[in-house]
Amino acid sequence: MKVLIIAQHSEGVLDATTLNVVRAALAISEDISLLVAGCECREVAEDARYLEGVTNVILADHPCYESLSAENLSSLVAEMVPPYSHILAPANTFGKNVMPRLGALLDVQPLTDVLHIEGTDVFLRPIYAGNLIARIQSNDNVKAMTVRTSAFPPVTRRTEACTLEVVDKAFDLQLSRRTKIEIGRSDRPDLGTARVVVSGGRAVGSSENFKLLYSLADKLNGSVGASRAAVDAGFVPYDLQIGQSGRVVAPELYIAVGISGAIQHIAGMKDSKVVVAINKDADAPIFDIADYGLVADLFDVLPELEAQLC
Ligand SMILES: Cc1cc2nc3c(=O)[nH]c(=O)nc-3n(C[C@H](O)[C@H](O)[C@H](O)COP(=O)(O)OP(=O)(O)OC[C@H]3O[C@@H](n4cnc5c(N)ncnc54)[C@H](O)[C@@H]3O)c2cc1C
Repeated sequence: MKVLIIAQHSEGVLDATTLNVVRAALAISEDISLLVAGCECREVAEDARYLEGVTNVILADHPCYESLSAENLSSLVAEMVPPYSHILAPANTFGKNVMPRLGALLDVQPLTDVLHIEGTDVFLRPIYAGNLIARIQSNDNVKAMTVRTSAFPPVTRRTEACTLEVVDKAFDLQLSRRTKIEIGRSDRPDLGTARVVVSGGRAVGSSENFKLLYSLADKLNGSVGASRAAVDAGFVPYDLQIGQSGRVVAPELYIAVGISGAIQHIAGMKDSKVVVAINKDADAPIFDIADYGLVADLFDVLPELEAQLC
């Protein structure tokens, strides 16, 4: 078995999710290559050589990979198979963009959002918005997979570097073009890796009121998330959305504030270690999965809670 991981990176930095994907790959094989495609991205490749478990880094440095265009990238990866038996990427917008295209090019069924690897061809993945976990066996020669990064702990870095291979292949399909990039910047921990997430729903009512959540999150050294209703209402940007069509998080503490607990929201946070729900409706479904529930008005509770924290 040979695994190829497609690395995500931006602004010269390897995305933290890559470390989780390597952990997933280690459950398949000890022969792990990591592809760093991009433009002027040698530094990223050099850094990746120190990741535990990675046996070879492949650098594809060409202007056509500057935006990590899914069309160009999937064409490159399709060319590189064989010898790889498994191609892995994170189950985020990056992986979800590349992997279906790769599946089509290789004529294989992509395996999405894999959360457990039972064997080289048997995997667990959620279906029906996470209400059921399916055990699936793949008979394809090449498994094109996205993995749920919160289900696999990150690998560490080591002192010795693995080999670096350079490939000189350019796929400039020009099917799409990136016209603008907006990167959300925050001093708070990344939502995907934060130990504490304070998440707000429709009931928070406005961007202004979301400051209550930011303030609480800062006291807890946490990050802020939101339900889709809060995002759709424009209270916070989409990159904070948690759930089936947003981010999947598994922090140690998840505080759901004014969130009803629709299954699509639960799908994105139910692996949190401890869930606290604040909702003024005692029958809200969020209380079914909460470890601690507070039936109260969020506008009374949040200032009080913050005042109790030094
Ligand atoms: C295909 C699909 C994908 C979806 N993907 C997602 C997703 O990724 N993430 C997601 O979140 N949703 C998603 N949804 C939407 C989801 O079904 C719900 O509509 C959404 O989660 C509801 O958000 P909410 O809990 O903030 O709002 P509501 O359901 O309106 O709940 C608001 C809650 O706040 C409580 N409340 C009101 N006032 C107060 C107060 N003052 N203090 C305390 N509590 C109060 C109410 O009792 C209520 O329980 C998706 C839906 C579909 C169909």
